[in-house]
Amino acid sequence: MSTRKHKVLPKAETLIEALPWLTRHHGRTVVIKFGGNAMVDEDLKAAFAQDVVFLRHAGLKPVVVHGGGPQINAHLDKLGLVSEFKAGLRVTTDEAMDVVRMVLAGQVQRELVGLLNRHGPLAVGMTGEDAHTMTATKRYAEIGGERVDIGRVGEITEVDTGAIQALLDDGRIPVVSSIARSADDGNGVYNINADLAAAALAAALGAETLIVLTDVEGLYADWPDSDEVISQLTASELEKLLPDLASGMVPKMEGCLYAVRNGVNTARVLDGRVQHSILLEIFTDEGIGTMIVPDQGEQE
Ligand SMILES: Nc1ncnc2c1ncn2[C@@H]1O[C@H](COP(=O)(O)OP(=O)(O)O)[C@@H](O)[C@H]1O
Ligand SMILES: CC(=O)N[C@@H](CCC(=O)OP(=O)(O)O)C(=O)O
Repeated sequence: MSTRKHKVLPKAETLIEALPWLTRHHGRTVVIKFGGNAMVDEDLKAAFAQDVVFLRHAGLKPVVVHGGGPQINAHLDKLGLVSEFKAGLRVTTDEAMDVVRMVLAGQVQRELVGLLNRHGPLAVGMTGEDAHTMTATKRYAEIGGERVDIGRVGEITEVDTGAIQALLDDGRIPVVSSIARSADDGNGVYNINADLAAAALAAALGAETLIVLTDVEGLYADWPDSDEVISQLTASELEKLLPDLASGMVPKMEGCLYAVRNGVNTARVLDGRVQHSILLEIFTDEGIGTMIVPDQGEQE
């Protein structure tokens, strides 16, 4: 006698738990922002690549937008150039712009493409300059009600999703560096914060979800005094919090707000230090990190 067929094996249970989520997300586009701070550990990078390839094979259409702040800082430092940020955005001189472009497109993006392509001929790297994917005009930082010049930092004014869509239709995984062509400065290029680039792409692609991986558990309610994570916020609630946010969270939350106000169903900030957090978030009921949802009435 055997009772084996009546047992549900824990691994099978986990797979079956994913079934409704697989059905729900099939064919949907998900934009994933991989932050520079979550990118400094080799095991985390390899696990990230596995997750993205998993999503692709599960029938989703992942698009990766990557940052590289710490990597740019390290290179500027080697050259004896200082890194300065205002309202979470790098003050970008012409000299720094060359370094930003070289590090993002030539180093960080290449490495991610290589890690993804260990699993097959899937990833194709590009920057927002390619095929007019992202066009920008000069952006100023708003500090205490004043407009501050922060150099070659851009504000995205137009997104052409043609090249990314063609890659997705061909089963590829686009890996996009956050640099835009300039609309107001001849052949110039602009440095775009990667959170904002990911949000603009997610909105233009009509993505189901924007996932922002970073080096904290989510948005803390009272940072840096407490580490209580806000699990869910509506767009209006987030809008009220925005003026009080600090450093890297400013563009991140500005991006999440833009995404959910422009047709993306949810934006999630997840801890990129936890291996496979993307899979947990997409394929289980486990709520981790911070989720931003549209206001009622704005939802699909
Ligand atoms: N309210 C907050 N909740 C969480 N982190 C915050 C908050 N305010 C500021 N931060 C800072 O923002 C950082 C994340 O932004 P950033 O360093 O730009 O990350 P990334 O490289 O992932 O884009 C955190 O490590 C933390 O130091
Ligand atoms: C204008 C601006 O601040 N651009 C960012 C682009 C990279 C980025 O956003 O990287 P993280 O996601 O790792 O922070 C920078 O120069 O650092």
